[in-house]
This record gives sequence, C-alpha cells and structure tokens, in this order.
Amino acid sequence: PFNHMLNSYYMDPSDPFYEICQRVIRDMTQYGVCVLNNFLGKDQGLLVLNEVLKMYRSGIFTAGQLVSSPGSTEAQTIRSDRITWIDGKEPQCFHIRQLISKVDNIILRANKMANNGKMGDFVINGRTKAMVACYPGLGSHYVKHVDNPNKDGRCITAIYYLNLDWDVKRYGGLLRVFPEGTNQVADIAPIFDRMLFFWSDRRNPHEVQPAYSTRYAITLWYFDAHEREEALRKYKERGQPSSSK
Ligand SMILES: Cn1c(O)c(C(=O)NCC(=O)O)c(=O)c2ccccc21
Ligand SMILES: [Mn+2]
Repeated sequence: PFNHMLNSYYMDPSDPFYEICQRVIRDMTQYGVCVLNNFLGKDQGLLVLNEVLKMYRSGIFTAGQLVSSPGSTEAQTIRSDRITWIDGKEPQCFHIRQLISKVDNIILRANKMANNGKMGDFVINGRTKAMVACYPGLGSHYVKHVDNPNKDGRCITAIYYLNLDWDVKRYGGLLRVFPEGTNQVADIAPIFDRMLFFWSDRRNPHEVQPAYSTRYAITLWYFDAHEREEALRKYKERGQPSSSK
C-alpha cells in the first residue's frame, strides 16, 4: 500500500476538484461512464448556452448530412446533426473556453490521482478541439456507433449538454449507451448543465435517439499518449487521414 501512495499523485483534499476527481475515477473504473449534474451552475451554463446559440445563428455550423431512411420520400429526408469545431480561443467563445479548461483540469488531475497516474490504464496528454453539435429536431438522430473502434488514440469522450427543460418523453433525444458485456443499457437525458464522461472505445457503443426539439452538446475527446503516438506513426506510414481533429 505504501508504494501505491508513492505512485499516486497526492492531491490536497481541500482542492475544489478533489471530490469531483474522486467521483470520476470511481465511476470510470466501475462503470466506464460518469455523469456529473450541475457541472457549471446555472449562470455559467447559461453563458455557455448563449455563446452556442449565437454561433449557431451565425451559420458556421455544417449543414448536417441529409439522412433519408430507405424507401422514404423527399419529405421524409431529415437533416441530421450539424457540427462545428472550435478551439475556444475564437472571439465570442470566452465562456466555452472556461468550460473546456474546467474539463481539462478535472480529466488531467483525475488521471494523475488515479493509481500510478493512470486512469483505466491510460495516460492522458491531450485532446481534440471542441465539437459543438446541434440536432435540429424533426427526428434527427445518430445511429449506434463506437467513437474510437480502431485505436485512433481517443480514450475518453466528454460531453456537456445545454438543453434547458429537456423532457425526453416529449423531445426524445436520449443518449443510449450499450456497455459491453451486459444487457443493461444506460439512458442519459441531454439535460442542461450535465457533464458526461465515457470510455471512447468498443466498451461503449451508443446512439442518439430521434430528437424532436433542437438539441445542443459540446464534445471533447481526450487522447491516451501511447495510443495516439502509435496512431500517428501508422498514419504517417500509410498516409491515411487519422480520425478526429
Ligand atoms: C454529432 N455527433 C454526435 O452527437 C456524436 C455522439 O455520439 N453524440 C452523443 C450525444 O450527443 O449524446 C458523435 O459521436 C459524433 C461523431 C462524429 C461527428 C458527429 C457526432
Ligand atoms: Mn459518439
């Protein structure tokens, strides 16, 4: 036990993030999924939401793929998710940048606090830009998938939801996670100021069920140092585009 203490990064329990990091480590280790509610608090959450709404109105989001289910008519073709990538340094993204740095702090400290400075055997040393996504409603959804099925380096998916008064019974838009090795599913409502973490690999296939109101989220993917280095090495060898930014 003593050398275990030596290895693990001792964080001062009075540190504001101490409780949250303990919670993240425990849930990620036990379930591979972690939900934190009231992550920023209402005021800060609203400031982030307003920045996203302004961005959305400015038209910088992609048009979103046209998704038509087989045999559907033109009218049934719906627009799927619309996204834009930001690094948070853009003007008008001050509060989004503060959100990102809070998530960075928690992930990096939790990683250090976990035994031997590893959380789930990953050493986290970087992340993608932030992907801001909007499902325009009208049944827009995202089919069941794994974020990182082939070791592109991404180990943790972090999603921040921005949807005030979201009622799954009326608006759908549920995130359903199908954790590997169990028939249990995890249904996560995309409610305002909710932060979600889950392992990005094959342990967590998930889908976004059809949404009937506009559904906003901000996603960050954190890299494992070794897996990312390997992925980039292979990418250089084969000259194939490595996924995600
Ligand atoms: C828009 N959108 C996504 O919403 C999810 C995803 O899994 N979202 C889960 C959620 O919003 O609850 C994705 O994983 C995703 C991956 C690439 C491009 C866009 C993407
Ligand atoms: Mn996903």
